[in-house]
Amino acid sequence: MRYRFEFRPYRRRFVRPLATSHGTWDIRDGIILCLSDETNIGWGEIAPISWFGSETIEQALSFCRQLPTEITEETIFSIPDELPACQFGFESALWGGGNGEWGVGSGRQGGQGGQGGQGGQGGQGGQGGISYPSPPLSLSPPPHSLTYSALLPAGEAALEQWQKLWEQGYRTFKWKIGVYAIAYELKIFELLTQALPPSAKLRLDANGGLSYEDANLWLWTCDNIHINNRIRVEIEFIEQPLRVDQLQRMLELSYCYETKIALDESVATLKQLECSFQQGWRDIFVIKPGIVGSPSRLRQFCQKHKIDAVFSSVFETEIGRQAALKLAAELSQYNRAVGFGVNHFFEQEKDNWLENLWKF
Ligand SMILES: O=C(O)CCC(=O)c1ccccc1C(=O)O
Ligand SMILES: [Mg+2]
Repeated sequence: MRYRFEFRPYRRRFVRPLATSHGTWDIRDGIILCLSDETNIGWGEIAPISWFGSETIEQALSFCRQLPTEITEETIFSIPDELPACQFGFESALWGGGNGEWGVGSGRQGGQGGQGGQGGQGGQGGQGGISYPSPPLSLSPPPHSLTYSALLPAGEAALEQWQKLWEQGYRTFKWKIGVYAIAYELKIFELLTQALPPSAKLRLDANGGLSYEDANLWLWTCDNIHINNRIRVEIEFIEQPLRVDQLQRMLELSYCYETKIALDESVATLKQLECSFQQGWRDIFVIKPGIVGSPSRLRQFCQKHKIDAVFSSVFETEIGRQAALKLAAELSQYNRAVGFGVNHFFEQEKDNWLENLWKF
C-alpha cells in the first residue's frame, strides 16, 4: 500500500509556562502529518520532548523532510528507535488513531469529555469530493471509560488552581515538586492536603529533581500523612523522585515506603520501559504514548506484562491526544486516572485551527 504523505509544523505557546525541575517550558513545537490514499485519510502528530528523552523537533522535521511524498507501511515500521515521537505519529496516522478511523465520515461529532472540559474539538473539513487532504470532519469523543488527572502548577500557585479544576470535575491532581526548596514545598504540601476534599487524590511529580535524602523525606511525609486523621486525601504516588541514572536507588525506596513510586523519565521510551521492567520495577509506570515509540509495540508490551500504567500527556494537540487516549483506554489497568487534564495550560484552539494550518 502506498500513501501520500504531507506534514505541517505547528507552534503553540503555553498560557502559563510549565515549571519543572528541568526548567521552564513555554513553547510547544510539533508536527501534524497526514497519510492518504484514494479513499482514506489518517492524521497523526509528532510532539517530541527532547529534555525528556525523545528526539528533538529538528530531528523529527529533518526525518519528515527527507521522506518522499509517497510512502509505504515499510517506511513507517522501519522508523528507527531514535525517533520515538515519529514512530507514534506515523503509526497512529496509519491506523487512524488520530481521528477515530480511516475514511473519515461526514458530519461532526462535537465530542464532550465527561469531566473538566476534556471535549474533543472537531475540525471543520473542506468541501466534499476534493482529492486534496482536508482536516478531519469529525474527531471522535474521548473514551468514556477514562478518568482524568489535572496538572497543578508548581509552588503555591497550586493552592489557588485546584479549586477551579475541582469545579470542572477533576478529582485527581498532580503537583510538581523539586522546583523550589524542600522546606517551602513541604509547607505548601501541608496547606494543599488540608485544603483538598477527602475524596481527592494527589500525585507528586519530582521530575527526577530530588536528592536521595529529600526523596526519603517526601516518602516519609506521605507515609505519615494520615496520622491523627487530620488529612484524608490519598497520596496516590510520587513520580520520578530521582534522576534516570538512579533506578537501583528508586527500587530500594520502593521497598522501604508504603507510598508508591511511579517511573516517568526513566521509562520515556520503549527500550527504557523494557529495561526497567527487566531490572525488577513493579510499581507504577507513567507512559507518554506521544514519545514512548511504536503504539503496536507498546500494546504488545502492556498486554504481555500487565503493568500498572498511568497514561500521560505530552501537551499534544487534539490529533495526538485522541490517538494517545485510545491507547490509554485500551491498555489502562487498575483504574488509574490518565494525566491528560492539561487543557488549562493552553489557549483553547479555534475550531478551524487544523484547517488553517493546512492552508499554507
Ligand atoms: O502526566 C500528567 O499528569 C500531565 C503531563 C505531565 O505532567 C508532563 C507533560 C509533559 C512533560 C512532562 C510531564 C511530566 O509528567 O513530567
Ligand atoms: Mg512526570
